[in-house]
Amino acid sequence: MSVRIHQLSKDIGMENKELIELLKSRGFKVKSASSTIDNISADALREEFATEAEEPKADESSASEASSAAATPAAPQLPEGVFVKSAADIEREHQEKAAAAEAAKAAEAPKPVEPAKAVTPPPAPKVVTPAGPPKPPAGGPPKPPAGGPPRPPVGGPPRPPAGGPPKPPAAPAVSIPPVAAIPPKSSVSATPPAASIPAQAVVAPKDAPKPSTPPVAPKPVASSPPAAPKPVAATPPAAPKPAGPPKPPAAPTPAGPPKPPAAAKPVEKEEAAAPAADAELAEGETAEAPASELKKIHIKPPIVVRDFAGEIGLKPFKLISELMELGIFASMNQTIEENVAVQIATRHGCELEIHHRGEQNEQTGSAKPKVEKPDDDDPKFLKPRPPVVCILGHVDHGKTTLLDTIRKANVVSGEAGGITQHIGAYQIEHNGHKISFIDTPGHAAFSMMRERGANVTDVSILVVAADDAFKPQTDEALKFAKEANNAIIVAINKIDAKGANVDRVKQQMQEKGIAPEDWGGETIAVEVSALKGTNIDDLLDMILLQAEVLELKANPSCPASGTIIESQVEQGRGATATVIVERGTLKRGDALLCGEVYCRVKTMTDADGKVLKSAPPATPVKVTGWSDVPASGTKFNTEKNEKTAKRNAEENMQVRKLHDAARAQQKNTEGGAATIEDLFAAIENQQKKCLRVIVKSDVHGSTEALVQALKEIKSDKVDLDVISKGVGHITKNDITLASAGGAMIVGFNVKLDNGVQSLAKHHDIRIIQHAIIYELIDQVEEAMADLLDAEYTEKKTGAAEVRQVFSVGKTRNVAGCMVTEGSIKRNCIARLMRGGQLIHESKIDTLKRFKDDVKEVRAGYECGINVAGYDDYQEGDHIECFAVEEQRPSL
Ligand SMILES: Nc1nc2c(ncn2[C@@H]2O[C@H](COP(=O)(O)OP(=O)(O)OP(=O)(O)O)[C@@H](O)[C@H]2O)c(=O)[nH]1
Repeated sequence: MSVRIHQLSKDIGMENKELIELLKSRGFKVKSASSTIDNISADALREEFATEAEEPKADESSASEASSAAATPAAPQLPEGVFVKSAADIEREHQEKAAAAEAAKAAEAPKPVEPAKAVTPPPAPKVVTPAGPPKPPAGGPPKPPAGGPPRPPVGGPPRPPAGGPPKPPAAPAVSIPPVAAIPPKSSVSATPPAASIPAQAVVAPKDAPKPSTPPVAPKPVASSPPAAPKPVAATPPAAPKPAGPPKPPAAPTPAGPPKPPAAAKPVEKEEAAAPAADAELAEGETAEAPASELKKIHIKPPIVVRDFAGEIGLKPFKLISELMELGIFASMNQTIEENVAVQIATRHGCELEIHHRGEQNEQTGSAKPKVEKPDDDDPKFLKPRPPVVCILGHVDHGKTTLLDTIRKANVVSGEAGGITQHIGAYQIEHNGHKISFIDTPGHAAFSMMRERGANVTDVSILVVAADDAFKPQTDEALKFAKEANNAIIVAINKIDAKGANVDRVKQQMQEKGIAPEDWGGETIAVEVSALKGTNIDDLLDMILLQAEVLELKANPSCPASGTIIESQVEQGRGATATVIVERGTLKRGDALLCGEVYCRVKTMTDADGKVLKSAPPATPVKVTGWSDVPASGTKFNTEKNEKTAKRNAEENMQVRKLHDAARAQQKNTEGGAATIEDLFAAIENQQKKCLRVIVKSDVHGSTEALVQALKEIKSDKVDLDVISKGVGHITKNDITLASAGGAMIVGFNVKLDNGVQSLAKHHDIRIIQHAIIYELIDQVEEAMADLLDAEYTEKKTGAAEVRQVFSVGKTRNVAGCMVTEGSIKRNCIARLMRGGQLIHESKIDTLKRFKDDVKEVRAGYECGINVAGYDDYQEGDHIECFAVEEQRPSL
C-alpha cells in the first residue's frame, strides 16, 4: 500500500511543497503531490509530526520537564528526525535572524523591563517563534535564556543579564533553531507564546544555580504588566512549594535549594515580590524569636509541679518526666527549686518571673492584671464548725461500747426509726451542738488507720480501762494523738468494773506528761462507764468545752475538700466511701478527685441512712459515685467538673506509674553494682520459697491493715508476696487470678460469691477466711510453713555395750551386748562406735534374747545384735540407737 503526498501532507498538516522537499531530502523519489510513498514511511512521518505537535503542550504543563530543560539550556530537545531544513526554512531563518537582530537592538533600550517584554505578546511571532536556542547564544550573554526548553519560552524572553548592562538579550532569539523551520511548530509557537513563557520562567528558578547577582530582576517584575499573572497561575506545578506557603519563591530558600534567580520573581508579579520580602523578614524574626516571643510567666514560690505545669502549658506527668531526666523525682504536689523551674520554663519558650512573697510587685503595666482569688481561709469567711472526735485506746478497753452508748443515746433521742449503719463515722447532737465521731478500729494491726483517724480529728478521746490501766496500744494511741496535735481527753472507762483503779490511771497519766486537771495538770479526765452509761453526758460536755477552746472554724462556702475515712464496694451501689468534709460544703453532683480515683457525688447519706443534699465542714457522710474504691486516709478535693476530675485522676495514675518505673529502674541500676554479699543474698533469696496471696476484705482500711500485718510476718525461709488486694467479696475473678499467679486467697470479713467455692476446688486454690485478724494471720503463717520441707530430728532411744562376739555360721558374727541405756529396738537406726569414733551406721537387723527374735530389749538385759551390713564387732564397741522424728518446719 502506498500513500499519496497530498494525502500525507494533509495528515501531518504540512504544505505539499514542503513535504515534497522534506521527502526528497530524505531520499524519497517524489516529484509532485500525486506521487506516492510506501505506507510504512507515511505512518512514520505521521507519528513523527504528531509527537512534535504534542510536545510543546507537554512542556507547558510539566514542571519537571521544563526544569530539566532549564538545567540544560544549550541543548534543547529536538524531536528526532527534525534536523532537515528545507530551502524555505533556511530562507525563513534568515528573515527571522534579521528580525531577531532588530529586536535585540530594540531590547537594548528598555533595560530591566525585559522580562515583562518576554511575557507580553507584543513582540510576537518573530521574537517568540524562534523557540529555544539550541546553540550557545551567539554573541549574546553567556547564559542562554533560562535554559530554553524545547522552544519558544527561552528564546522569547531575552533575559536581562543580572545587574549587567542590557546586552542583547535577544541574541538567543536570533539563533534560529532548525525546528523552527518546521511549519507546525511555527504555527504553534505563534499562538501560545504567553503560556509557554511563564511556564519556563517559573520552572527556571527551581534548578537554576543561585545567582550571584543581586536581586535586580524583581524590580522589573514589579513594573511588569498585569498580563503576566495569568500565565503564572496557569503553571502552579512549577512553583516550588515545599510547605505550601503562599510564597513560592521565598519558601525554598531556607531549605537549601538554590535561591530563585531573578527570573523567578518576575513571574510572580507584584505580589510575589512582597511575599518574598515578607518571607525574608520572617526569617529574621525567627532568629530573634526567643527574645521577642518568650511567654512571660509570673509565679510565686513555692513552685508546685502541678501548678507550674499548667502555667507553662505542659501536662503534669510530662513535666514530671522532664524533671526525671534532670534527676529530680517530684510528684504532682511537690515543689521544685526555682532554678529548675527557670530551666524548664526556658526550654518551653517561657520566661519565668519569680515573685517572692513580701517582695514589692514591680510589674510593668504590660503584665497581666492578676485576678485576686478569694482566700478560702480568710478569717472573714470562717464559721464555727463541730469538733471531729476519734476514740482511741487499747483492745477491749471499751471503745466500741463507748461509741455505741453515745450514738444510741443520740438515736434514741431523735432519730428513732432511722436505719443505723456502720459507716465508720457519725455525728451526734448534744445540747444543741453537733459532734462528729470517727470510729477507728482498736487492734494493733489497724494502727495505720488509727493514725489517719487521729490526723483528721480535733479531739482524741483516749479510752483507758480503769481495771487495766495504760497498755502498749494506749501509749501508741497517745503518741498519734500528740503527733496529730489533737486535744486529748482521757475517758477512764469501766469504773463500774471489779478491780477498777482510777487513781492508778491518773498516776500513769501524770507519768506520761498528761496529768489530769484534778492532779494539777491540764488534761481533762472523765470517769465513765460505757457499759452503764455513767458520766457520758459529762464526757460530751467536755468535748464541747474543748471545741470551744480550740475555736474550730472552717469556710463553708468554698469548694469542698476532706479525707476518706473508710471505703468499700457495696452490692448494687459500687464503690462507696465515708468521707469527712474538712473545708467547704460537699454537694450532690460535685466532682471529686482523690488520688487516682474520681467521683461525681451521686448520693450522700449519714450514718442513720438519711439522704443529704449537702454536707458542711466536719460532717461525715457516705458518698457514692466513685470510679473506684478510694484509699482510706487519702485527701479529696472538688474539681471543676467530672471531666477535669477524671483527667486529673488519670494523670495522677500516670505519674504514679512513672515513679514506679523510675524506682524499678533505679533498683535495677543499683542491683548492677552489687557486692559479693549482695549476690549471695540474692541467690539465697531466689532459693527462698514464696507464698503468694490475694487479700480481700470488707473495707479498704482493713485491707491495708491486713496487708501491713501480713508483711510484718518475719521469716528467713519463706517470703510472702501480696499479688493483689481489694475490697469486697471473693469472686470468680479472684480465683482466676490466684490460679494464674499460683496464689492463695486470704479473706477478712468477706463472703464467697456464688460458685466460687467449686471453682476454687476445681483449680485447687486454697481460701482462708476469718473475721478475726489474729486468726487470719496465724493461718497465713501456717500456710507459709507448709511450703517448707519437713524437718527431722534424731532422738537417742538406747545404747548397748558389746561384751562378746559370737560366730554364727561360717561368715556371720553377732554382737553379744548388754543394754546400758533406754532400750534397743529392732529396725531402729544404730551407730556402732569404737573409741568414740563412728564405725558404721545402719539399722538393727537382728535382735535376739537367747535364741528368740524380739522387738525390744530394755536396759539391764543382755541381747544379741546384728547391725545390717556389718560383721566385724569388737568387744568394748558401743551400739547407740536413735529414732528419727519428723517436725513441723518453722518460719
Ligand atoms: N464493766 C464494764 N465493761 C465494759 C465497759 N465498757 C466496755 N466493757 C466491756 O469490755 C469489753 C470490750 O469492750 P469493747 O467496747 O468491745 O472494747 P474495744 O476497746 O472496742 O475493743 P476492740 O474493738 O477489740 O479494740 C466488752 O465485753 C464490753 O462489754 C464498762 O464501762 N464497764
